[in-house]
Amino acid sequence: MTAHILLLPGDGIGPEVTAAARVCLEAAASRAGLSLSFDEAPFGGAGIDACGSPLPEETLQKARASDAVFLGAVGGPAWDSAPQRPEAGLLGLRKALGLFANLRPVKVMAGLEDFSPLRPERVRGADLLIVRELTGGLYFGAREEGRERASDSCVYTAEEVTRIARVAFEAARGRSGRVTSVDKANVLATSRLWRAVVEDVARDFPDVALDHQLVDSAAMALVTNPARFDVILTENLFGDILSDEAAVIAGSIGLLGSASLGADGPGLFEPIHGSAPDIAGQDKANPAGAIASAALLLRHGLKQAEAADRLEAALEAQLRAGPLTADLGGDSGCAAFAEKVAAHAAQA
Ligand SMILES: NC(=O)c1ccc[n+]([C@@H]2O[C@H](COP(=O)([O-])OP(=O)(O)OC[C@H]3O[C@@H](n4cnc5c(N)ncnc54)[C@H](O)[C@@H]3O)[C@@H](O)[C@H]2O)c1
Ligand SMILES: CC(C)[C@H](C(=O)O)[C@@H](O)C(=O)O
Ligand SMILES: [Mg+2]
Repeated sequence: MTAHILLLPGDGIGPEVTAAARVCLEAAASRAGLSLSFDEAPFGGAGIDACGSPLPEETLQKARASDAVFLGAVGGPAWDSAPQRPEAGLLGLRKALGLFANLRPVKVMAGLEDFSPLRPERVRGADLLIVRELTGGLYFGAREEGRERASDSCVYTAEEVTRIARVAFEAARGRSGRVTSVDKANVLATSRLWRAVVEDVARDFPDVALDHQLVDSAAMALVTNPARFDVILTENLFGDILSDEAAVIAGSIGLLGSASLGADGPGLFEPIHGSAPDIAGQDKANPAGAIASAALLLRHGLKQAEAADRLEAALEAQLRAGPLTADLGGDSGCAAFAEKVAAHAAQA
């Protein structure tokens, strides 16, 4: 059986890290005897340029028909004054595929603590998973644009909170068994609903320890004592902000990958970073987050745990051996780094 992967390279460094992820996917799959086919479609700014829409209808149809979708990145100054933003395509795709659960793992590997600008003893042992709600909250509430007045509304239903909370508790069962639910319940009504619903869901998971933390204090704890966290469960905007902050624990935003999953249908796999216009087209991007996302695609999208383990081990081997990309103080190019990971994956 052949698994069909749709690649959405997107904008800026998106095409560079997508090419890197593809090379690694091919190596890991071929070693596992898994057959993959690849197709590519315009998306984001590239979709606006090619078809006048950040999420062209044909791209969406191809995504629906695929087994998994891989995205590089979207956005950039070229479209800042366009009538539509490339980012609208990403939100549209997440919504259209029902991808309510965004998993963003952050791990400091033993011996690689000095990637982080934080003190090594602070980040040692950090291994956490951010479970971010992805199709609700401020991102999808009614919006009013204007120069005199503007508004964004934040809405959550009990059903939306229940389903993402269940994902977090299930994930905690396979990890250290702790969920920290992050909210702003001292101010926001949506956060008070969030907290009450998470308490309800917790009753079905007596083996998982639950605590609640306000987002401002969680933001501080994340960089002062990251090892205190196992699973962080949070809403859409808080999860967006906390996951870029968590990149500091790992050492670079170029290191983190993500999986966006729905109840059924194909998942979307993408690094957490953006299109990095400042380094685009220079072979300078760190492809590690894209490669980590490719491993998540194998694990969650195609249920190929062995191939995923192999690719993660290959990435770790290359991060240990170097040379690294410029964001981690090295002189490797993006493509060369990926070739080396692929070579490890083919041998391992
Ligand atoms: N999922 C996505 O497609 C996504 C995510 C975030 C931002 N964006 C968009 O990307 C554009 C640029 O956003 P931004 O500058 O705020 O964030 P960004 O993540 O693109 O870049 C922030 C900084 O991190 C660096 N960086 C990012 N990825 C890197 C990598 N793989 N290797 C080395 N360095 C890397 C950049 O060079 C930059 O200095 C905006 O249009 C934004 O909306 C898209
Ligand atoms: C590009 C943007 C819409 C997106 C988000 O805010 O979800 C990005 O920052 C991310 O983290 O995936
Ligand atoms: Mg973000």
